[in-house]
Amino acid sequence: MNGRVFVIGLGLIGGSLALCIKKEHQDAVVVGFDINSEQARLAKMLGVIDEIAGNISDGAIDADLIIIAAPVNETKEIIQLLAELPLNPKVIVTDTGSTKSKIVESAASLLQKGITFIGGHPMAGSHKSGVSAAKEILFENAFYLLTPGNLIEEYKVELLKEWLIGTNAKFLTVTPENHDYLTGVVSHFPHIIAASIVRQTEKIAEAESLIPRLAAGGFRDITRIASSSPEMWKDILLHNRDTLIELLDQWQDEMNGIKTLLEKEKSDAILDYFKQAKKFRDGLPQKEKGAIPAFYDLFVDIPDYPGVISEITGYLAKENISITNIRILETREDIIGVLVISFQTEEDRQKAERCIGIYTSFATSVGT
Ligand SMILES: NC(=O)C1=CN([C@@H]2O[C@H](COP(=O)(O)OP(=O)(O)OC[C@H]3O[C@@H](n4cnc5c(N)ncnc54)[C@H](O)[C@@H]3O)[C@@H](O)[C@H]2O)C=CC1
Ligand SMILES: O=C(O)C(=O)Cc1ccc(O)cc1
Repeated sequence: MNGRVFVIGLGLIGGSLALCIKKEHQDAVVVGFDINSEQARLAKMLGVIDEIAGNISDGAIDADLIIIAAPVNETKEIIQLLAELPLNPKVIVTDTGSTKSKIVESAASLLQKGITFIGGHPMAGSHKSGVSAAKEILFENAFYLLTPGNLIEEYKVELLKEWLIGTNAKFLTVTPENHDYLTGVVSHFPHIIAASIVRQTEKIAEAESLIPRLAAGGFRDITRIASSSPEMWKDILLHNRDTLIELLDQWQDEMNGIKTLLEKEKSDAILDYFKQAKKFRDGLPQKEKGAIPAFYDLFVDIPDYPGVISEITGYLAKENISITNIRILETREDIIGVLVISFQTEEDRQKAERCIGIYTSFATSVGT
């Protein structure tokens, strides 16, 4: 497709979408604006955008597609600003905010002027921010939720999907309210829990200096998202306040339930509790990316001898397979350790599995 695409907010998400659009629609011109001029300059320098707009008005007026990829509160303000501008009547305006009800509500001002607004939320990301973390592969296989509303003609939604086809995401249409409930459950609420575990541990660590050194493995897995942008998450929580209060009440019941089982030493019930959790967790679709992005992990059983890790990474480098992360799950003397290697794509993971199979006798498996 050709035309002018205007991306407002050139961070992780805006930058990644700009890359997807540039890759797929080489005749299109991608213009960007960020309130932080350094981010905009960096985006241009990295080839994420073709041009920098001096301000929102300059970039918006002749755009065919406007993507607002700013924090959720700013998104509402930008929508109000756009509603005051003489936009191209055929333009499609979309956003990437993690919440939808309040944003879609504020877009009534655009709809009243006959401008198409389709709420959007690519359900993949990272705890990192900024354009330097942007990558065109970010949304591969992820769900991309759209909230077009009844007044939007179907062909406009198709047009938007066509613009966004380079994301390789799976589009789903939901209502803004349903969106906020679903993402509240699988994304926003887990952030509160991750942060609360970290905060509780921090308090205990004041008296127990070994804690930070011991907090590895499972602790790091379950709390990774607590390293996300505090400003961004503060606004997401406030936008989705009602859902999250409801979920917090449910969680408290859940915690009280397990507390009672412990107090009463209900061994069978505790076993059932974990069995049920494992069954549901193990049954979750593995190849689909959800709110928590799947890193494509390969588990390699390794003997504990010096140089074994560099040996494996050496084979992968020899075959030109890029890795995004590497860590050891467990190593104790004489016991086989497990090396977890993360890849950006399923294809890389499969190549790595073959490569390790050829060069070594180490057993590999695909994690969940
Ligand atoms: N980080 C993630 O994993 C995901 C984030 N989202 C949503 O996407 C949106 C963007 O998030 P990120 O890219 O992660 O944040 P980011 O912090 O990496 O980028 C946001 C950018 O917006 C700019 N900005 C702020 N106010 C602005 C304004 N008034 N005008 C122009 N630019 C402005 C900031 O300077 C920053 O460069 C947020 O609404 C977030 O909820 C959606 C999916 C995943
Ligand atoms: O870092 C992670 O795993 C995330 O949870 C990424 C994320 C952040 C915000 C969203 O609205 C969707 C996905």
